[in-house]
Amino acid sequence: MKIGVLCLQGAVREHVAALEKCGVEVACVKKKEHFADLDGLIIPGGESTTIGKLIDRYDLASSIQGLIEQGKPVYGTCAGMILLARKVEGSDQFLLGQMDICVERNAFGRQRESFEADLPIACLGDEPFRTVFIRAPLITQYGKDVEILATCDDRVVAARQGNILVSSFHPELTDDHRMHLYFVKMAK
Ligand SMILES: NC(=O)CC[C@H](N)C(=O)O
Repeated sequence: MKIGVLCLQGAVREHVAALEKCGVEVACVKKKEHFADLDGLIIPGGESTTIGKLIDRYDLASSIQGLIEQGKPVYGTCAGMILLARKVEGSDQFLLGQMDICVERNAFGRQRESFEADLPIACLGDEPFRTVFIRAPLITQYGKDVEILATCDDRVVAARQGNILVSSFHPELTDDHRMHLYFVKMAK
C-alpha cells in the first residue's frame, strides 16, 4: 500500500509522519510520474491559491482527477478540501472541482482565531476526535451524494463523496491517527 502526499506547499511533513504511523509506504508527490503506482493521495492544508497555481503549473490536475476516476481515495484537508470543491464562494481561483460541495474560505476567522475542539465523529468510533482549525474553510452547500461525517456548531467540517474525503480541520497535527487510518482503509 503506497499513499502519496502532494508536496507542493503546506503541511506535508506532518501528513507523511501520520501515514507512516499507520504502517503504509508514503511517497512525496510533485510530478506526474509519481502518480503511477499510488493507492491514494492526500492534498494537505496550506494556501489553496498557491497549491492550485502549482498544480496548474506542473500540470497535475489530470493526474489527480485520473486517480479519483480509478476509484482511488483522495483526502483533502483544509486547503486540500478547498481545491477538491466544485465551487468557492466569491472566488475564481483554480480548483480541481471533483466534489459536489461549495466552500467558504477562512470561514472561522483569521490565524489568531484558530481553535481546537473535541468533536464526535461516528465513523472514527465513540471517542471524540481532537480537531485543529487554522484559517479553516467551511462546507456551505453539498449535493445528494455527499455524506456528512462531522459538524462543529452545526457547521459541516468533514464529508465524503465516494472515494473523496475532505475535512476543514488538520488531523495530522495531533497524535490521534484515526482519521488517517479511516482514509487508509478506504484505499484497501
Ligand atoms: N490551514 C489551511 O489550509 C488554510 C486554508 C487557507 N485559509 C486557504 O484558504 O487556502
